[in-house]
Amino acid sequence: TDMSISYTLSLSLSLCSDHQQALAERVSLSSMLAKSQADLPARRMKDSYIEVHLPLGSEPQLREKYLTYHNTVRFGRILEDLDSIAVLISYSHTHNPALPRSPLSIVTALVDKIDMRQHIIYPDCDIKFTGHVTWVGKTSIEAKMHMSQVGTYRPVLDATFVMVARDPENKRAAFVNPLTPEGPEEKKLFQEGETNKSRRVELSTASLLKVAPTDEERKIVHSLFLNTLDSKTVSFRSRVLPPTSVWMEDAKLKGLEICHPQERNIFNRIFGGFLMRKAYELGWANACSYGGCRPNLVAVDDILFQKPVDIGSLLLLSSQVCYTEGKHIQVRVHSEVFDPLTRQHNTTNVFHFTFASDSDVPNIVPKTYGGEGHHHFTGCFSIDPDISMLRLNWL
Ligand SMILES: CCCCCC(=O)SCCNC(=O)CCNC(=O)[C@H](O)C(C)(C)COP(=O)(O)OP(=O)(O)OC[C@H]1O[C@@H](n2cnc3c(N)ncnc32)[C@H](O)[C@@H]1OP(=O)(O)O
Repeated sequence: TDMSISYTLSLSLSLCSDHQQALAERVSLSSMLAKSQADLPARRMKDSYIEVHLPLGSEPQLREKYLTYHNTVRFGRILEDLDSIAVLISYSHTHNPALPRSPLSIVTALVDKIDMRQHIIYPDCDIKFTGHVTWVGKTSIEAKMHMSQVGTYRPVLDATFVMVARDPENKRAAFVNPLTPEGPEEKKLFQEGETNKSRRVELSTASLLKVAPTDEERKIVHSLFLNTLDSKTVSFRSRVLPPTSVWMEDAKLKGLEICHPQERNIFNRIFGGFLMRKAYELGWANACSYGGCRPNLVAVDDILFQKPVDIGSLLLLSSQVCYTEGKHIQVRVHSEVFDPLTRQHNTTNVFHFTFASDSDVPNIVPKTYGGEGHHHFTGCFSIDPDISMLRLNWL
């Protein structure tokens, strides 16, 4: 439609040659920020609607970047593209034609959900992404995206991201245009956005570190515990691994990334999409070694971007199988920046991926209440309502 704008995926946003100068120029944009949300004109959902075409089928030289060894598409690359598209959607929504450039810094705050409708992505077929803003708060934007493939454009996945607008220096929150839904379908989407907002607030306060587990969660944990008690000694310390099970501590995989300038965004921070790709690949490798076969991704939930990652950081990634059920493996990847000079650790992201193996996988069993004792891995066991309950309902 004429409302849709097609962009190519090589984002000009990331092609700033002199970053220091670009950052200095950005500061001067502060005076263009709106003083209140009411000062900004309301937008319709179709104002931010975009379509992006990824010609994997028709341009073989592009394919290499997306190809796995097993002739499927690298999902980590798709995560990067979704992140870029969510940014584009947010800039389309907030676009002010009277200004030479946007004073807003848009950052990814949360990947709420990615549902896979098809498990294999073909590297020799073109991909189409569509998406638009579905809800806005005062400074946050919910964007939904859909990806489809092949001549008939079969649906591949649906994704929901939350983006947050900040001032040009990425220091304070900044207002975004209001959204006016039109017609029953848009009103429904907007209403769902409202519900999502309350759920997100609830979830963010429901961490195990703050709230006790529910009755149902307690029962699961207790039965896991009873199953591992040594009947001869009946001691807390002496524990026996049940048949076809693996201790949590034996289902980890770790990695390190040095955050080079190549991966920075226009605000001189590491791209959310890059972080997601790295975390996804580590999580996949862990699920692969746990299940003993190449697993398919089933869902991505609650990727929280708590803190930006600076260029030059050492990024420590730890992945842990935290829940299993039948063929399904749930992996949590925790990332933190480590400053080798001050020896300080800071959590930047938490990722949740659910994979399906070819056949049933061993049960994952925690030895301790916290999952296991590593101090950078607090609350990794799946009694965290963010993780196991969601999955229990879902599977
Ligand atoms: C080209 C550039 C590409 C850039 C894209 C990227 O890759 S960005 C790189 C990856 N992402 C990052 O580095 C972001 C790291 N995280 C952060 O910097 C911060 O956590 C944050 C700015 C997102 C949020 O910080 P704060 O929570 O302190 O901000 P504040 O309290 O002012 O809230 C601002 C708005 O965000 C919403 N918000 C904050 N966290 C949220 C969450 N988990 N889920 C939903 N919404 C959330 C709030 O409701 C509020 O919206 P309302 O005001 O509507 O109520």
